[in-house]
Amino acid sequence: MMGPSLKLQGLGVTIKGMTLLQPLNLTLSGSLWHGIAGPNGGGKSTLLKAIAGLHNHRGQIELHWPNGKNNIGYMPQLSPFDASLPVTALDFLRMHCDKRPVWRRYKGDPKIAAVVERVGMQKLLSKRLGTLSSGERQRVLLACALLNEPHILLLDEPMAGVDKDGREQILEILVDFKAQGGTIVMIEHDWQILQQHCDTLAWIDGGLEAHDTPTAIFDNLQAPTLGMRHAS
Ligand SMILES: Nc1ncnc2c1ncn2[C@@H]1O[C@H](COP(=O)(O)OP(=O)(O)OP(=O)(O)O)[C@@H](O)[C@H]1O
Repeated sequence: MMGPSLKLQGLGVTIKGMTLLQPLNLTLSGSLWHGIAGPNGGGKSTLLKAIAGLHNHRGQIELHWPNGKNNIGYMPQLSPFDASLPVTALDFLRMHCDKRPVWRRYKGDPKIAAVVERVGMQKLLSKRLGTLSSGERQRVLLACALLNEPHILLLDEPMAGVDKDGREQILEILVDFKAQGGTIVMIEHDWQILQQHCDTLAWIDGGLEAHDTPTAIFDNLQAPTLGMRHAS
């Protein structure tokens, strides 16, 4: 596969008169792994949601699909589920791929089976969402993002709350996704991960401050004038 490239032109987000993201121009090439980093509250999730079509925005978002239009896989930022919600991890996956009510007789969906195997969540299927640990929840959310065989993944801190082994497993899945030609746009705070895996890094602080290799941005942030104030 070939992942799509993204061209953002004058993309900005204002909600109820408050500017969350100043208009920015950014081109993200296809089949590469792009990191998004910056200080807390800087607008990273806002940017990703705008790309995913979840925020009203101004400006243009162009996705160029080399092999015809395909799906976007979006993984939102981790947030707790209500513990009383009577929905299991398997129900949740079904909701993401089945237009029929999930309580109808279920014959098994090969797409679900494949993704369950891919993220290693067999043991989680019958557990209620509200009882899952944060690492387990991330696994379920990643499975949902992968469910419809996307060519581009938009990931909001996929490794937050995940232990070291879990991180390795998620990174392995993402490395494999990119090796198959997929495009990844990922919010991440961990410099080691950014430098090891990302081809480019967009630094977001109210707008786009820099777009370069992770190493160039890291070196720049360590310059005495800027200090490490941003490198959380
Ligand atoms: N729907 C909304 N309405 C009003 N303000 C919002 C909304 N969503 C986010 N914000 C505000 O916009 C700013 C940017 O939020 P955003 O979540 O995009 O930042 P972030 O860089 O992803 O932060 P973090 O690293 O903490 O996740 C924050 O001040 C946040 O409180």
